[in-house]
Amino acid sequence: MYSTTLCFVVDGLPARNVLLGMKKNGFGKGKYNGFGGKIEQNEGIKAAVLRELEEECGLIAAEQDLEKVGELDFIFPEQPAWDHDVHIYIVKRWQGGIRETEEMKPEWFPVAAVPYATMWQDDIHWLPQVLQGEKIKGEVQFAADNESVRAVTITAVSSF
Ligand SMILES: COc1nc(N)nc2c1ncn2[C@H]1C[C@H](O)[C@@H](COP(=O)(O)OP(=O)(O)OP(=O)(O)O)O1
Repeated sequence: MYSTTLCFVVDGLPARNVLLGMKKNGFGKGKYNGFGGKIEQNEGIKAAVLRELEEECGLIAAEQDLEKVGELDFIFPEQPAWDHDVHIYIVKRWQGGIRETEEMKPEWFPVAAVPYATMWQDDIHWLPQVLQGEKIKGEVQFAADNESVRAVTITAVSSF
C-alpha cells in the first residue's frame, strides 16, 4: 500500500467552482481529477501536496492554506499492487497563474457541472460532500475491471 495526495483548488467552501485537471499520462490518464501524486520517501504529506500542485498546474500555495478534508483507501482486489491511500486537501488561496503542464490540462468547472462521467468512478461517492465543505474518511473497493466500484464506505468526520 503506497500513499498519495489529491488537492482540489476551489473558490471557497461550499465551492461554486473547482479547478480540475485532465490527466495526460500515467495512472488515471484521460480522467479529470484534482492535482496530486505519490508521496516521496522522507517527504511530508503537505510538502507533497504543494509540490504536486505546482508541478501539475503551476499554482503555488502555502502549507497553512491547505485544509485536509479526506482520507480514503483505494483497494484493487484484482491488482493488489495498485492499492493505495490518498490524503485529500482543499486550497482556497494560491499565487501564480494556472498553466497546462506535461501531466495535466487544468480547467475550471462550476460545481453543478463537475464531469463525473469522465472521472474515477469513486468520485461521485465523496467529492460532492467535500465540495460542500464536509470532511470524509473511507474505503473504496474496485471491481475486476479495476474501474467500476464494487463497494464503498464513506463516513463524515468532524476533523483530522
Ligand atoms: C482509484 O480511484 C481514484 N480516484 C481518484 N479520485 N483519484 C485517484 C484514484 N486513484 C489515484 N488517484 C489520484 C491520486 C493521485 O493524486 C493521482 C495519481 O498519481 P500518480 O500515481 O500519477 O502519481 P505521480 O507521482 O504523479 O506519478 P508518477 O509515478 O508517474 O510520477 O491520482
